[in-house]
Amino acid sequence: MTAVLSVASEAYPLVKTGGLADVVGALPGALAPHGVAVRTLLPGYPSVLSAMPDGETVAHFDDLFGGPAEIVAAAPRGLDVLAIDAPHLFGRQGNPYVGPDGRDWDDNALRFAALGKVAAEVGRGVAGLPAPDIVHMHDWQAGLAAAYLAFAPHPRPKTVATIHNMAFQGWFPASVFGALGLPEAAFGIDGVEYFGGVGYLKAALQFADRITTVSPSYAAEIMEPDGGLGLDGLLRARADVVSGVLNGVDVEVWNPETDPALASPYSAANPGGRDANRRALAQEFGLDVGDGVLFAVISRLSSQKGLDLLADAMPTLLGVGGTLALVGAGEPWLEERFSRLAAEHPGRIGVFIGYDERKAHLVQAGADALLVPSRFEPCGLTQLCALRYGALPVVSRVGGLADTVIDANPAAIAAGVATGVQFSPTSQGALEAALRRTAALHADSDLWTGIQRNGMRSDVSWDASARTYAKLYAELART
Ligand SMILES: Nc1ncnc2c1ncn2[C@@H]1O[C@H](COP(=O)(O)OP(=O)(O)O[C@H]2O[C@H](CO)[C@@H](O)[C@H](O)[C@H]2O)[C@@H](O)[C@H]1O
Repeated sequence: MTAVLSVASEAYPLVKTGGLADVVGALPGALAPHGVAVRTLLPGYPSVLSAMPDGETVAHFDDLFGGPAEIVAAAPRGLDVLAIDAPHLFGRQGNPYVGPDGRDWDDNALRFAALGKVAAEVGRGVAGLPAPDIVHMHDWQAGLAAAYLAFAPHPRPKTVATIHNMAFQGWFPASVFGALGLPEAAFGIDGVEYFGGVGYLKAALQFADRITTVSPSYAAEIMEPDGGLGLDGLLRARADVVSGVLNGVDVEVWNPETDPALASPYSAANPGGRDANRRALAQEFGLDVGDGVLFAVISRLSSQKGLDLLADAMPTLLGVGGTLALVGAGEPWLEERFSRLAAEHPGRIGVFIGYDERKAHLVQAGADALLVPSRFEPCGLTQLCALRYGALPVVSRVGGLADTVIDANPAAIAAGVATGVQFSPTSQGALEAALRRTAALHADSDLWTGIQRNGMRSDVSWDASARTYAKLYAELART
């Protein structure tokens, strides 16, 4: 059995702002059959602690960056969780990163230094807990653990850093360095220093024994300046320890045969059951759907996701007889843009601004096609859910989207392996061409159902990737 301490700022279903939480929440269950026992260390946000009423205090810190803290252990919702109960750092309602004014909390440097520091302490077994073989850090919020461990006395566990999104790097001004409790020698180009300040993701990539990201294509993209956003040089220098491991989805949560959010269950063998979901979706979003393509979006509304291009391409989507159902929340200018479009095109565009799991499931079950026009996409989870639910993914050919969808080009159609539509580059023109191509495919119902069936039969589970992580951990633990 390999023991892993997984360190992250989010884990579904306890706290979630994006796909990071889905992955951190699903990996422990996926890894258990492969001989890996995962404990997950999380900040004790109110939503985390309230899910652990029977939590046991297993360690205490007199002063964790400005106040006392405890580590609380419990097994909420099937996860083996250690939560850092530090009210001065994490006892705030709402979003984990930003205050009610929408701005980052002033003390984020200290809040996530605390997560890294406690991870390092637990990792070395000094907090009175059994030391794991591996500390697995997810994204910048956990990154400083690698620096604390690098400067700690031996023995120390091996470390893995996973990049879920290179656009969030956890950069803070140099003035925070003094408060971190790292030795002076750590503030250098071979340490945590990054563009004159402190880089938490940089620290992870500098010191981790292995670096992974969530698709092979994204692993290649982040070694180039456009994708690496300042960290590409470091990644190229460490290319021998970098790899891409695709995400999966929890196929119990995403199962159209048992999903309670659906109007009608269905399966790959009986996709006709989707019709009732299409009608329910149309009704819920106020859409007059005819024979045209019912397109959908389920997404954080951010420029990463390329949805401004979709807003610009709406005349084409409507022109090919399409309708659109969108579930999303995020940047106000995009929320306003889509709300306005819906108001201008009643019956053709239906928009729900907010976060709603039930709607996300119903949309996947009822839509004909799911649009993911991302500018970059480390892996992407919604296109995996779409494949499983029989909504054809229409995606830009970047990152994990390139790795998980097989474009319905003539060769793939002839070979009977197409699962969706890809386009490149991520531009309005290429997206519009993809919308036209999708409508043409849809008009040929035998062809369409064949592509749909291929997608529904493709393996989007964690199985293969869990094996890959288990192998990576076992190799590291042996060295
Ligand atoms: N309004 C809404 N209502 C309900 N559900 C909503 C929603 N908006 C989004 N979701 C859900 O949130 C998740 C989003 O995950 P993604 O992987 O697609 O993107 P994200 O960019 O957050 O994740 C980052 O991390 C993940 C994990 O590694 C990478 O796959 C990805 O490429 C990277 O950008 C999905 O489960 C989706 O269904």
